[in-house]
Amino acid sequence: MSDDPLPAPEPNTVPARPAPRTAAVIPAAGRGVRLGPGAPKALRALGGTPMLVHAIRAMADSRAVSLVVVVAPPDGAAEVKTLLDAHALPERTDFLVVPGGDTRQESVRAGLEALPEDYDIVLVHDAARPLVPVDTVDAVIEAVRDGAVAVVPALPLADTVKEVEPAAEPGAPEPVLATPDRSRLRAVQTPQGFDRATLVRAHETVTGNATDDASMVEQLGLTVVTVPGHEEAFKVTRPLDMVLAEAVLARRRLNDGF
Ligand SMILES: Nc1ccn([C@@H]2O[C@H](COP(=O)(O)OP(=O)(O)OP(=O)(O)O)[C@@H](O)[C@H]2O)c(=O)n1
Ligand SMILES: C[C@](O)(CO)[C@H](O)COP(=O)(O)O
Repeated sequence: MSDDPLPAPEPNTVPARPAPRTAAVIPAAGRGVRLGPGAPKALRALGGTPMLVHAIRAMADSRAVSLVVVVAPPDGAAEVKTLLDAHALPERTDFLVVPGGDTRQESVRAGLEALPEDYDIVLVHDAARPLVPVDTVDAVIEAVRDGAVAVVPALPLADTVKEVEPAAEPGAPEPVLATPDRSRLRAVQTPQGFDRATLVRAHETVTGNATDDASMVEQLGLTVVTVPGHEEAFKVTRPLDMVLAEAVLARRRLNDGF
């Protein structure tokens, strides 16, 4: 018999699986026609910093997001790269800049095509929602990690909504057809979170101009779920939204003491 000590037993544990990697695609190629004349919307200043930089920081604030793909105006990728170099961004996050397309859908697709293989979860976040809080971003990611294939932040509506027969002339009276039950309606925001393979399939399969990515997943017959949205994740669309965004930013700076 050997006097050698018995080998130590193998620890009775299953090795932890690494968390799926998360990337954010930021479509920022829109002109911002409804905001009025000026630079492309994503490049306009909010509190002295381009709206796009706020949106990138909002994604990079989440510790789960390790890559941000910015989809720049078609002829503006070099300008956006220079812009990113000029602003402090978290070192633990990687950045890519790609040119966008004529529609939001085309721009998101361009961002998806640029994603490296090793990302399983994708957020799609409007550059036009620069002030989304990190807790909302994390709630979306967590819901995807928990198994949902598509997740949208959503808020109840403040207004009663009417379905109308659209008038031929802008501003002409429109007959009201119905009043949907408001308690079943939600206004949805971004970031919208996806199982990457599902979102890619939606973009490969669904035709027509969808106004958000989740509705493309719905068209595949899959279930999209909501998490609570946030008032400060509103979209900067019209001039008054800029006034609100400046006010929210000023309040944050006051609360942070600078
Ligand atoms: N061809 C397009 C159009 C829109 N977007 C992006 O999609 C987001 C949401 O779009 P929206 O708020 O409608 O922006 P714009 O298209 O710029 O606005 P508008 O319709 O007033 O021109 C924005 O971050 C916008 O930059 C994009 O990447 N590529
Ligand atoms: C994606 C979106 O922000 C969800 O509310 C919205 O649909 C974008 O609409 P837009 O007309 O392109 O601004």
